[in-house]
Amino acid sequence: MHSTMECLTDWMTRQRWYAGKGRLPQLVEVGRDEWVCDEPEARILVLLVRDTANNPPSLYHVPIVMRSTIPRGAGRTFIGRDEHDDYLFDGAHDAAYTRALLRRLGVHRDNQQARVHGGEQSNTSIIFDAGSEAPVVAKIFRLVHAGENPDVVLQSALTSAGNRSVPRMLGSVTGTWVDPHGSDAHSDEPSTGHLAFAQEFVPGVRDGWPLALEAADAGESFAVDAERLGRVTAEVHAALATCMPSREATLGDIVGFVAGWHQRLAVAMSDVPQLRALRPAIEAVYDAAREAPWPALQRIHGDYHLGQVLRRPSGEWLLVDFEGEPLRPLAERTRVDSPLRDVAGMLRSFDYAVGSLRSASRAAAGAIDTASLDLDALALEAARAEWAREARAAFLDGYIAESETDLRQHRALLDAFELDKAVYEAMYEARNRPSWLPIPLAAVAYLVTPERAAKR
Ligand SMILES: Nc1ncnc2c1ncn2[C@@H]1O[C@H](COP(=O)(O)OP(=O)(O)O)[C@@H](O)[C@H]1O
Ligand SMILES: O=P(O)(O)O[C@H]1O[C@H](CO)[C@@H](O[C@H]2O[C@H](CO)[C@@H](O)[C@H](O)[C@H]2O)[C@H](O)[C@H]1O
Repeated sequence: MHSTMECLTDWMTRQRWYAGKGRLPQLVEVGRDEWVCDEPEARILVLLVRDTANNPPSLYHVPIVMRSTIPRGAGRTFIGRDEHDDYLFDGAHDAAYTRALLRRLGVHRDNQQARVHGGEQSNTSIIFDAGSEAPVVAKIFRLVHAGENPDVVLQSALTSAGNRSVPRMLGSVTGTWVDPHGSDAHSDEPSTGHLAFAQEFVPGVRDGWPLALEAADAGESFAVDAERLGRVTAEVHAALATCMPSREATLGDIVGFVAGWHQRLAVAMSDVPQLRALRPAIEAVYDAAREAPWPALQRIHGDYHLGQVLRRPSGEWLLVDFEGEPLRPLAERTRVDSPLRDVAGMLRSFDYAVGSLRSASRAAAGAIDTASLDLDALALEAARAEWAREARAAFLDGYIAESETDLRQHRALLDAFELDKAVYEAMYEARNRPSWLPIPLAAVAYLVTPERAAKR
């Protein structure tokens, strides 16, 4: 017999969304809300749990259903049995919780069956798409923070503004907790933050990342898709600049951005020692950007890449997941920022698509570097590099055409944002997918070459 926290400890380490990979969590309950349940023999508990083993401590959102018996077929979602003899189940997979979630979200759907989205996700999305009514997806944030979650705030603002390039926002749920030791809290006053939201589920869409990979692998041009993506990116930026705060960049802002890049590089160098040798060259690109003209600041997507865009069967693109980079503090992700950060993120993503294919082909051929490749393999790599160059140029063309801002005038600044993104990616890969580290490292090395500087 175990306490609820003991039951969660082992189970959490096996969840895709658990951020402290390789470590055992030290859990403390800081928030508990019992939701009305429409099954008399079940109880729904929405728990907020601080993992003090992480530095800074992470705050997890864990909805559970407690039952006195194990329903048929529920074994897979079983968490444990507590000291009161109750069986605990993962709420995301339990209909008692998912129905209650829809009610809390203010979404009325009859006879909707819920299924958990199967993809690699840092949160948990539940799709309600049975029945005759319009399908809905509810996203449960797993790591929660005090304050506004940009995923909810930005998509709500765009929906209210009538924008059709994000799925329509339907509602959100917040939670409250008291955690004097949490990094967000400055006192023992209660904190509030978003726990979940619901939006229109768009059937038949495909993720941009596998689409781009398939095209690059088959040697098919992605220029038409990339150009449309550039246009829709500019259109969403224009909408955000209108419905959310936006202002000219001051000297103080510019100094702050450049200092932020330097700081991120310093942190990244401890995860990725290979960056140390490139430090002076990277810093020279950052410092040059201080002298460049800066476009206005505004709210942006914040972690823009091919995995965050969905293509409708009609070919139109939709943008999702406005949470910003998970490794950045929430306070930074909720400020006005440069739209060039998003542009740079997507440019990096085209390079990533060919980088991941290159890694896979080299691994299959047992090749460690260019010198060990045969002529066919070299030709294939050259063709893929050209695929990425064309997609990047088409994306910029689309953005420029829609925004009427000549991004090529901002080349030096765009390179600095791209370099900062590649440094972030190096840190992300070192922590999460070390075999992919060469992809961003190759980009860092290229972005500081004299050949690249000559193009600015
Ligand atoms: N409104 C939607 N309609 C259809 N599919 C969606 C929708 N929202 C998300 N998805 C699918 O779920 C995936 C994960 O969503 P995302 O918001 O990126 O979650 P996470 O923050 O966990 O990465 C997307 O890549 C997409 O495949
Ligand atoms: O999707 P998240 O918001 O969790 O973003 C994080 O993970 C991404 C990987 O899933 C990572 O993106 C990097 O890899 C992508 C391919 O898997 C590639 O399309 C992106 O261009 C590249 O940055 C992202 O950086 C990270 O924040």
